[in-house]
Amino acid sequence: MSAMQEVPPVLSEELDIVIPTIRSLDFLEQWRAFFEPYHLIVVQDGDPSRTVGVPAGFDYELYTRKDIERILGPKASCISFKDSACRCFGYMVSKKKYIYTIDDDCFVASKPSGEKIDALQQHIRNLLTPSTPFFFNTLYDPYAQGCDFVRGYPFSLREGVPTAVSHGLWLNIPDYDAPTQLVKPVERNTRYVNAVMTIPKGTLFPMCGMNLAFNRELIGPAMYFGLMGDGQPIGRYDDMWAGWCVKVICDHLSLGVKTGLPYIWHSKASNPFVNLKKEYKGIFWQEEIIPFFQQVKFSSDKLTVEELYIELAGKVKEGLGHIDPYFSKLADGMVTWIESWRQLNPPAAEGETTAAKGTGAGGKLANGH
Ligand SMILES: O=c1ccn([C@@H]2O[C@H](COP(=O)(O)OP(=O)(O)O[C@H]3O[C@@H](CO)[C@H](O)[C@H]3O)[C@@H](O)[C@H]2O)c(=O)[nH]1
Ligand SMILES: [Mn+2]
Repeated sequence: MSAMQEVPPVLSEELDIVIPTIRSLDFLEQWRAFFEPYHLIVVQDGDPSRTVGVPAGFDYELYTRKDIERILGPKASCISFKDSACRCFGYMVSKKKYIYTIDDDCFVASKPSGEKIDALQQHIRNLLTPSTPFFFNTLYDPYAQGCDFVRGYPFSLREGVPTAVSHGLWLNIPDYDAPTQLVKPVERNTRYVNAVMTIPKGTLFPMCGMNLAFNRELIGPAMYFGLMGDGQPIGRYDDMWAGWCVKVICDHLSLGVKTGLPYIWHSKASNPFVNLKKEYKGIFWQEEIIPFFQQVKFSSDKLTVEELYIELAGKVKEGLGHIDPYFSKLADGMVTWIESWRQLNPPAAEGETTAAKGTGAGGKLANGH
């Protein structure tokens, strides 16, 4: 899409919306105008016998833990249970080029002008325009309407690189960690920053899964949200882990990661005490994890994301295994994830995952996969 194009295309045949839920999907009513043209992949966490209603009119497939175990067999061990990390199963079963994932407590936000924000449209714009990881444009997104490269920006770099990830933000409840939430219980994010930026090559970032889009063909196999929640010593680091793995692989492949617009309205603050229990090991482990990712170097003969991810798993086992046996388990989970990805996405595969397709009018649950 050229920078000049006003409205990005509706990619209803090329994009799936993945929603993890342990609550309800009532929030979709507010998104209907923006989401109804798209196919939803709902990953229902928690009790598989619970019926999660999908508002009428939405085209969807829904997977419970039982479905995940039926489809993956023993390899289902790599998909988390009782953590939003379960959402990555949706990335695996999708057959589309793009994924947008959103939490069930995220609603349509408004610009300062009062205009409702079509978050999906902005993500599509972000993904269809290039990124600029090698040289920072001080006027932010040069491909945005009414913007360009500033003086001194090398012309040899103005073509940019393909964008793999579009990381959106949140008004109202910010994605703070538990300690910050505890000391700032009433703080709300009211700042609407009208900018999209490419995260520079060599810089890591804390990826939040609340309002996130990515090019599944470019980076899908690296979007594993790890082993979190039930039976694991850590939670709420699912998206963070994925973000660190994705960024080092994007840097190696010269793919771009953008952050900024669009905003959604995050309505529910999860319990900071519960969050502290889930996060606390991560809070000190990450002081070793980050330097590990900062020094990751891939062998030059690895060219596909799947190969790079398997190589990274080996590095995780070697480089982080001393911290806690969990990291060896996580490294194994990374390999199982790729094996599962290959099982569901064989190179020669034609057609779609044969999950029962819901029609939204009380459509069937996914049982014909
Ligand atoms: O066990 C669970 C818990 C939650 N979910 C679904 O996941 C998302 C996020 O849940 P929630 O809104 O309660 O959590 P937040 O603290 O606001 O989320 C932030 O932390 C990340 C979790 O790691 C998350 O991506 C961030 O946005 C909702 O849709 C829940 O229904 C679940 O499936 N299983
Ligand atoms: Mn939330």
